Amino acid sequence: MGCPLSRPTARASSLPPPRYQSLVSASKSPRLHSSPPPYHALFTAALAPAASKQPCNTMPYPMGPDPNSFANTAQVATRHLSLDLTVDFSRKVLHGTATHAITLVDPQARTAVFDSKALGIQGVQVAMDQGPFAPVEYTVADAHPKFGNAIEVSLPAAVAKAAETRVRIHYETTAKGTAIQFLAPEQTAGKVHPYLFTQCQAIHARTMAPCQDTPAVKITYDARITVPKPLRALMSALPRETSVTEGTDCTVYAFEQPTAIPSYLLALVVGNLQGQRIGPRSYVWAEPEVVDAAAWEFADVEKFVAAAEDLLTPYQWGVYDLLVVPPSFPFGGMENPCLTFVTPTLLAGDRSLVDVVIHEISHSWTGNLVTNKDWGSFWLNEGWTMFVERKVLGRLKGEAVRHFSAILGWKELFKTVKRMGLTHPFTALVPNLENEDPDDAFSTVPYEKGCSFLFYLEQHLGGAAVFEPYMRAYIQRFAGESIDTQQWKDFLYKYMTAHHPDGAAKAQALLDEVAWDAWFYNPGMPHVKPHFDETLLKDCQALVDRWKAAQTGTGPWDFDANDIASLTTEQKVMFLSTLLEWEPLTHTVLDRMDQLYQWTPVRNGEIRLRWQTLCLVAKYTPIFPHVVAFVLEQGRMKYIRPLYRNLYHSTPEGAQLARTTFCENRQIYHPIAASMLAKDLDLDE
Ligand SMILES: CC/C=C\C/C=C\C[C@@H](O)/C=C/C=C/C=C\[C@@H](O)CCCC(=O)O
Ligand SMILES: [Zn+2]
Repeated sequence: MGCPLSRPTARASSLPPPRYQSLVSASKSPRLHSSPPPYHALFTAALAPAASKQPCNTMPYPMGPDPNSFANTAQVATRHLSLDLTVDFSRKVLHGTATHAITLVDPQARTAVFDSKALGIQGVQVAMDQGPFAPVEYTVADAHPKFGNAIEVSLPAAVAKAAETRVRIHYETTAKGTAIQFLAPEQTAGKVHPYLFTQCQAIHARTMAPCQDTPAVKITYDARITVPKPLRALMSALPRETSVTEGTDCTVYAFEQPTAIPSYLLALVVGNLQGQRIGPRSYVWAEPEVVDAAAWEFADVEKFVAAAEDLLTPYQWGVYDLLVVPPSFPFGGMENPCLTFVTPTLLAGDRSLVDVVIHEISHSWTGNLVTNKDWGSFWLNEGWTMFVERKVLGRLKGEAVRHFSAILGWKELFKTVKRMGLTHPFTALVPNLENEDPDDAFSTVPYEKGCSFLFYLEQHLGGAAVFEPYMRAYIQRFAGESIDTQQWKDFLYKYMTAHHPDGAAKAQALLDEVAWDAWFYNPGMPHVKPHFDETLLKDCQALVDRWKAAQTGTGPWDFDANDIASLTTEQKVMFLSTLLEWEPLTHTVLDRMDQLYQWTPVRNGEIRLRWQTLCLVAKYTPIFPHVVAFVLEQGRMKYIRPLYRNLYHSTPEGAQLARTTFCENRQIYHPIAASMLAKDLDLDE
């Protein structure tokens, strides 16, 4: 039986692609009222979930220990997951089996509860030890709007005596799932083959496979992925043998992840992928049209991994590969182990945006080895990783650069808190996420308030000489585990009172001076600001002050194109970011500044985002077409959400343009991004 294969469309254009493709079909320049692009036809109405044949429970199902998961992890835990899936591009589904090797945390347990969402569950079997798989009773609870459907599997009494129990769930995904984005050929660089990639963080893995979708549980996994030729599959795992099923158009790719990971780090990509070696343990993977530019941009990856190892502990994931995903990828990067996914917006052509790669590499320790037990402690993943990223930056480029990056982070935190509201509960470092979708709570806060907290603690406890040995000990103590904020704090006390150079009493006193609950639970900006070295800020601030003086009439209009000639990309970003903290610029200032500094045609996403935002908050309508072009070229939420929001709130024309642009093109965005944008634009989901 032939493997379903999308029919290739016309050959790709011979022109070299722009650094990244417009998400809207190349044959249609994005106009405000264009008819939907041709590939809309490929995105038929969302497939109705497979008719549910299993009995349904009508009672709301209780959450497990993790407030965002039904998994009964206090009774049963998955230790290993085996996936055997076939990718069907014509139906846009994965189908096959997920087999969980479970252990009884509670010897009396007689049910295993898994998370699922928008999956068609076709049957459940159980095998004990080397015995055969046999059908068992199971119930799929009614769907919770945020957390999906609990699957409750009845376990035979014999499991209590079994050395190994495996639960096999036969299923298929549906178009209502949010982890998988299927791309039509027109949305890829090559425009010939279909493509799919997954994004499981925070709780989307349950729409890719039935699983215990909580970071409290860590699993090893193996997978067999059957894909249509000539496409290649890659996963967040080490590749194993590849085989071809005789008489079919399919290739079977096998993978193994021997290091235990939380479910959100499951990841799959299938497409016309080519690899190029960029380091002793690194390949970069991308479509052939992109791979050379990516190999150049990320050529320093080994330096970054080595610097992180020197700071912390040996890298233990085997390989560190990078995948450049098509431009609809909703994040800058995703730390999928062995295979970091990155947005093509990092391909700036001058290696100025590789800090995102340093961030994802840093996750190989903070987040992927030491993991937040639940999403309320997400700062343990992201605040720690921002801190490690900047430590690596400091070792590679000097302390002034580390502090400069932290100052920019503090400014971003300030803007986020101002936008969300000083008392908004999601501006707390450790928010209460009961009955909340973690995606809705996602912001800069866990990254930058968390990093600032660690910056402050390092200075308060005696500097790098005291703190860096602690960082190493922290990783060594908790590698392979999932912890919460209390466990993190307890270890800090235990370590410092045992190892602080000034002795236990002094360490205890210093730690007791910290206003822990204010840091953890107070909304708004931190009550304490760390000391930041402003050496690299001075030139940016001086130029900001000159423009402010010109606008307020207290200073001369003596500007020149060379004003920014000596600024680094990061300092240009800082200049624009600092202006965003002030009152809207006048159109006279914007006109003059753009005439001199030529911000509008800049391709660098970090500059483009801040320049276009400066114009939108000033209701400077000549920027509108450039904003539309940018939000249709890529789907990175860091960029498209603020731009759509600020366009929507700029003028009545801007509001109409924002909604029309989104509604006519929502299919080009990842399901997660489309859902967030609909809420941003007050469109009913
Ligand atoms: C308090 C929030 C608690 C949990 C949120 C957890 C995950 C939210 C979900 O939306 C996934 C986020 C994934 C982020 C991936 C990469 C980021 O580190 C970078 C984002 C910014 C960028 O595009 O650079
Ligand atoms: Zn991160």
